[in-house]
Amino acid sequence: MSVATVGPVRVVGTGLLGASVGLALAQHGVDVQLEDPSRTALALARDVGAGTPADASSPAPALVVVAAPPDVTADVVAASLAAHPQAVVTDVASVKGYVLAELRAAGADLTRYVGSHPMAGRERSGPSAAVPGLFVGRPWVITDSGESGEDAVLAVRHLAVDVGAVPVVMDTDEHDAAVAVVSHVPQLASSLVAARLRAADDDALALAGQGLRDVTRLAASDPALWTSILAANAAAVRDVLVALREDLDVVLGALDLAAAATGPEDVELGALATIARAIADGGAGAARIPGKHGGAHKRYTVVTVLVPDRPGELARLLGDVGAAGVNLEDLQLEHAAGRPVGMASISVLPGRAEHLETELTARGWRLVS
Ligand SMILES: NC(=O)C1=CN([C@@H]2O[C@H](COP(=O)(O)OP(=O)(O)OC[C@H]3O[C@@H](n4cnc5c(N)ncnc54)[C@H](O)[C@@H]3O)[C@@H](O)[C@H]2O)C=CC1
Ligand SMILES: O=C(O)C(=O)Cc1ccc(O)cc1
Repeated sequence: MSVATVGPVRVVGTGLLGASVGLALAQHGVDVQLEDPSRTALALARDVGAGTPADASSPAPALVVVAAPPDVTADVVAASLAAHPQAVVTDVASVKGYVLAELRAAGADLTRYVGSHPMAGRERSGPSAAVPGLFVGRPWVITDSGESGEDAVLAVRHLAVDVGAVPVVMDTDEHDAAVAVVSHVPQLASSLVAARLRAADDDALALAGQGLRDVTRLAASDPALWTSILAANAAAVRDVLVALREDLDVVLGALDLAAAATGPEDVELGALATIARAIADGGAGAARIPGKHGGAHKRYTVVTVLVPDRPGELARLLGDVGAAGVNLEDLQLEHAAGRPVGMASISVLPGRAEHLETELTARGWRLVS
């Protein structure tokens, strides 16, 4: 594939995001220069194939991508604008208003600067977690300050498309409010729920299943990075948290009434409906999350199969799904605690589930209904 991005591209901050950008561009033959104050992060990024460490003899970059923590981003962008007077400079920080306000206050040349934010990441940090496909199919928000030059916006749009992302133009404040609700509060909620587990008994933890893993996946994120993100987007995050606190208070009130009753018929009128509404409202919110490829969220039917814990069994199962002519939309694996068996939950289009169940049963698989 030929790319529109004109190199050299200088990546400043060669952690997860920076090294992933470098890897994706280097794969297309773009000349990628690397820069990071951590010599280890720099050498690791080079080792994974993200580009070549920059030095005094490096040619002037046409585009600089700043992928440093949010609290230093504005300083690094300002320094890059000054060091590379011909280059367009973008950053990938998770918060945009804070960075723009600092650059304005510093009197930076905003015509060559375009803020951006790829909505793709992982709960791991550093160049060793980098992958070239990180951005494929993901939105890449471009926040034009109103002062960015047309060519500068186009260069960042090309970057987004060349690494496989989908450019989305947004106003800075609109972006910060959006990520507060879809990314920053979910991170906090995941961390807070997971923190409750510190005091749980081992016996209680042994009962944990996929639901808990789903809710706590983000809890493994880097505390330093997230402190920097949350502090930089404090006002927008706070607005969502206050609404969440009100929801928690409503549920707590209803649970207090349920706890005081001797049975369901005795619970004060409306309290059970309040609890049911909390769950239903969650379902309605989750149903609004677009599907993997940006379309409306599809509802799949899940067929759950017991898989013996032996080499090759999962491959055999997937082969049988294919032989049944059914497309696998998603797959989740769970280990039954203390038993030599796993459970594979196979998501398929609703119209295909019955056929798959018949075919798998005929091939000797045990289904969990
Ligand atoms: N982790 C994620 O999932 C996502 C992160 N982002 C944003 O990307 C940026 C980078 O995050 P990650 O790559 O995850 O972090 P990371 O911790 O993997 O990498 C950050 C890198 O920046 C370097 N750095 C620190 N101070 C610097 C400075 N003054 N100048 C240049 N480099 C400096 C560090 O040495 C490190 O190598 C952050 O602004 C973050 O908000 C955006 C989307 C997703
Ligand atoms: O892992 C996930 O689901 C994420 O949402 C990752 C992520 C983390 C931080 C960002 O600014 C953008 C995306």
